[in-house]
Amino acid sequence: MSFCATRVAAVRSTAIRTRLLEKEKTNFHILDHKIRSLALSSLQASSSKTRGKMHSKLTSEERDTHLASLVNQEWRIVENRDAIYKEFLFKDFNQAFGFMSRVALLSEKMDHHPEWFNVYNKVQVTLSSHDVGGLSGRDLKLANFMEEVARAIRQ
Ligand SMILES: C[C@H](O)[C@H](O)[C@H]1CNC2=NC(N)=NC(=O)C2=N1
Repeated sequence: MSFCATRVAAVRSTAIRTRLLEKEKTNFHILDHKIRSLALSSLQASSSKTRGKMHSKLTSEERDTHLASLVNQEWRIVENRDAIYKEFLFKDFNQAFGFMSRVALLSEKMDHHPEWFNVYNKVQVTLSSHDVGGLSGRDLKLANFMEEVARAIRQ
């Protein structure tokens, strides 16, 4: 390749890279905005009316109605402990860590934290409310938020 042709190719590939980077940035902002609104509506749902419920153990009726939909989304009831578990798989570490960062922000605002373990693209999560020694509404809320964040990140 002549010097001129090499130079043209280099300029073109830089332009393509810049355009891809811009697109990535736009996608990131759209996703971030979507997830921030999700977190906000999740927090707004815990008004003082629901707070009492959020801090007590789930009743058997609440288990029947709310846990079933999570079990359909591959959450498992942990044996010998009142907790739920799921393994999230992502494309790569970037997606897995993005998921964890977004969930961490809501967890901190809720003062409710997951037990989790991450290696590369895998995030294993256990949810339980330590203060009540079992599942509460906060675990359902966090699990449903995780589902929404994972869906938004994967799309
Ligand atoms: C002091 C602090 O408010 C408590 O320890 C919070 C922190 N995060 C928590 N996370 C979970 N999963 N259960 C709790 O009971 C809990 N309690």
